[in-house]
Amino acid sequence: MTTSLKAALKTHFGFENFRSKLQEDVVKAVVRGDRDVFVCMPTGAGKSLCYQLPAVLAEGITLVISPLIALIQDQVDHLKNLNIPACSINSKLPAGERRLILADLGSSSPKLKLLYITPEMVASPSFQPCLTDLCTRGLLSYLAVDEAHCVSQWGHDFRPDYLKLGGLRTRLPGVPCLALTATAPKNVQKDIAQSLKLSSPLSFVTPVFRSNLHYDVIFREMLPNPYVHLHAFVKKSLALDAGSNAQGCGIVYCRTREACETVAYQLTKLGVLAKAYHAGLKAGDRTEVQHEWMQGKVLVIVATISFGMGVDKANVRFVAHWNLAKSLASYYQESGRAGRDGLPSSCRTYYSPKDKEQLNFLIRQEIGRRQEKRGSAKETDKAAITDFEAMVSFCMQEACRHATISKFFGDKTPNCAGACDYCRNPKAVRAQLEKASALSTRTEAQSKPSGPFGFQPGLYEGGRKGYGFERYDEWEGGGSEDDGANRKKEFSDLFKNQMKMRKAGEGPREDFAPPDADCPLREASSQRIPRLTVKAREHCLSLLQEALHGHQGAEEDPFNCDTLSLAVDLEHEVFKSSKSSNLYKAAVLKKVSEMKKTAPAPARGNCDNEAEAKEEATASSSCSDELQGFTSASEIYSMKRKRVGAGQRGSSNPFVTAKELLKPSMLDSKGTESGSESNTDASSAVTSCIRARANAVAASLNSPTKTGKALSKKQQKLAEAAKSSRNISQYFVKKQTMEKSQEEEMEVDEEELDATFSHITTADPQEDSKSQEHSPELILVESEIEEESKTDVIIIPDEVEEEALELERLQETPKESTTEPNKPAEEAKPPLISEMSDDVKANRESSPPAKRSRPADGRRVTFNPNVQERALLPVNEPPKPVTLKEAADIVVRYLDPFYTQGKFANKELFKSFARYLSHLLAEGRSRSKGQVKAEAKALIKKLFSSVKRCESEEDWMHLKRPHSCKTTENKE
Ligand SMILES: Nc1ncnc2c1ncn2[C@@H]1O[C@H](COP(=O)(O)OP(=O)(O)OP(=O)(O)O)[C@@H](O)[C@H]1O
Repeated sequence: MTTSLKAALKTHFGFENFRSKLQEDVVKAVVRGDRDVFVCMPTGAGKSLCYQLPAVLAEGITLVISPLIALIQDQVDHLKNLNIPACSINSKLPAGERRLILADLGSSSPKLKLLYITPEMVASPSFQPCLTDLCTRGLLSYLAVDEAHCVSQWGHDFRPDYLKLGGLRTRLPGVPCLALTATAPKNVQKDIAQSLKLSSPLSFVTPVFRSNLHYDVIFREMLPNPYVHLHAFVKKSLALDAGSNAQGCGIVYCRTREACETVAYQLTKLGVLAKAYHAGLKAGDRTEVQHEWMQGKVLVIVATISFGMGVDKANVRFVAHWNLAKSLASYYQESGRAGRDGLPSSCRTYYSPKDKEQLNFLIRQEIGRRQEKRGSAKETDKAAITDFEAMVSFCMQEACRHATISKFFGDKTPNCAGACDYCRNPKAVRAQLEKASALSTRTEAQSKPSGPFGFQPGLYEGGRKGYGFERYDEWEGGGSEDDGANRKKEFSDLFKNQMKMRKAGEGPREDFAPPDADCPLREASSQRIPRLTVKAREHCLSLLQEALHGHQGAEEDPFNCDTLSLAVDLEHEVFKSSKSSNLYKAAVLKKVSEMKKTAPAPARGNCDNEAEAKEEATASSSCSDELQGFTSASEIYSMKRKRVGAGQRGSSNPFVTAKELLKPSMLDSKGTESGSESNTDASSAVTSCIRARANAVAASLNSPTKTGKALSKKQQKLAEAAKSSRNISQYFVKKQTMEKSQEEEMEVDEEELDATFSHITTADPQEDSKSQEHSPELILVESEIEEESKTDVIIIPDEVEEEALELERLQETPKESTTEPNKPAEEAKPPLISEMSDDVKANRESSPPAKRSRPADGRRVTFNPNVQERALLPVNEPPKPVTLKEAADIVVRYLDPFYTQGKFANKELFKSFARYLSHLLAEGRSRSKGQVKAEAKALIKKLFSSVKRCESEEDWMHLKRPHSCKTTENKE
């Protein structure tokens, strides 16, 4: 057999001998034809001959599956040159040629020996009858699957169409199969055997080690001039220094077309003729460049990875990677194009961390795209990342490069014998790594690339087809009809993803202030929730801790370690489950309120003294209205970093609640005490950043230099608001006189009404009516809102809905009994009417039900309690109809926080109010107080939601808390 094989080798291929014993053994095994065969041999080992020679010797036709048309073409041309009948059926074949081939295949004794097809063609319905016919007539001698690693999803070049070959195998019973690859680690080998349904195959696997290849890695960014460095490498590799003729040629691989052009230009400029080769060139130009390189007219081809597969050039003296290869397997294959003649050759990678980041991004993007397409993740998705990481390790390791490659492919450590930079000079490799590490730390700190990794995906070969698989432009499927549509979709997906990434990467996160070293928060550095600052979280933590303290009993130190760690857990729980800053804050408040609901009622004295002192220090509200069952909407918003008036802008602590502002006298009187307490606390053993911040609040509030002037200004504003002039009723006295005539007309001119109101709502009669119906103070507030919204308030649209709903839920959740938890039960009861002063009784008669009698509403917006405490109507008395004036008065009372000093808070509010009154006028029927109240409530609710949506917390503070609920109630 050996003699006849050798003779055939000589006759058909012109080789005297087999290239190796292995090659001979494989050929013999295939020729025997009793077993499937698996071949894993290094690049250039002569694998093709392993099926070509048996194909020539067999009677029938050998079907060869090959991934690329270009590769097929090379092989077919090569065989034709050897006068071996070979051809290919593919989508690019002219119809005439295809007919001829099919005619030959259909004949009783076909002349063809080798038929090359792509995996896509295997599945083509037009080819199926031909294949079945050949098989039925016993004319298929072998099935050869070249580049068989493409069948494995663990492989670096997975091609889904290769999976169809399993089906092909079942359709070709009795046809021996030969699978060939150069790059198959153990898991890939196993996968190949399974996918191709190889039955107990004979495996011929040789170590990947190629002793004639010298590997090294150069950190590109550390070079003063990388092109000069590359030029020197080229000259050395091609022995151009000696001035003699070049010894062979070389390949430089780049990832981008642009890089190909640049490198080729630079090398040529430096004196070595180099040409670029990439998919951006016309097909003719590409062929020409390849041809010139093959002939040695062009010494260096600077190409994307679309070049090389199937290019059979023996004297490639070097392969340089200007950019990182996408996996170690790919790198082995690409670099393996050097030294196919067995002579010493160089393989160099110019490594760059930035390049690594870009490729990493592309690979993950590609994985994401695939997952999106198939709708699920796969275990094998990891393979691309693992292989890429292996490539990075190859560059970054202080180890033998050959050993790294061998280990990757599951081989034993080879005897490198100085065939890599590490084995030659480990110190130099270490020095380079150390220098690179220092450099990367510096550059990381200095710069942040714009966009994802600061690169332009469109410039990459992967821009259209994933991460650098440009060679698959020449896939069989590459020219299909719906290719345009697919590409459009791909582009659209890419665009969407890019936009998503940019959106996610933008914004206030850049301003994220990192936590202090002693910050007790868990995941303190996390920026998962946009716009949620560490300070806000710490403040929430302090609220929780305080609530816990109240929950556990007032005797304990509110800042003890147990409550702190418990609060930390609680806070973290909320943090983890919240999607946005507002939801987080609302959830914290809910927790605080729940705890307070179930807290044991402390002795009032304690509350008044100790806890009240803490209250000042912590800027929270142990004994405040919060404990009375009212968490005002302003408090929900007060968790946000806020500015509480011009004087507070520079305040070191941003967390100052409206309550504090409303209690200037209390603060002033206790300022020194609190301040001294803070000093004592600071020196105490139980220290935490929360406490420190709490003290800082007290200090900042108490400091006359910092807050005195500003607070008084703000307080003045609030005090003015608290007076809450209701002179609007005067209008209704006037208005009533107009009422009859309007009722007669039964038609109200809303605009006219608006005009009348705008006169009333303008504090200064000189004020231009066009300058909005706002007081100067309100205008100031709005400008502040605007400023704040520019910096802080960026809400992702779909979050808005969710937040609104969540806040709505929180507001509508039946809250605790409005009985003050820190008061004895009887104390908390509303006083009997008989015990009330006449004024209070009078007030109560015309007010909406008291909060205490409406548990469900207890924690809603804290409107004027004077309004809410009224309405204890005699049970059996029929409801009296109200006059329009009374109705307006009721509504105005409900609007009280939004309507001060004869002015409305905003235009929207004014309009709603005007609309409501015009509705009353238009309707012309009398109604009971209850009806008016219900309508007023509905109006308020509507207004509340609109204000909630569009105004800042500061506005809320100003508008909604002009009267301290507690203060008024205490007065009562
Ligand atoms: N017995 C032989 N004697 C001399 N040259 C040979 C022999 N067998 C193959 N060759 C030559 O070796 C070169 C490499 O062969 P081939 O292309 O089949 O390698 P390969 O293992 O398929 O490489 P790759 O994995 O890169 O495709 C070719 O030029 C081929 O003509």
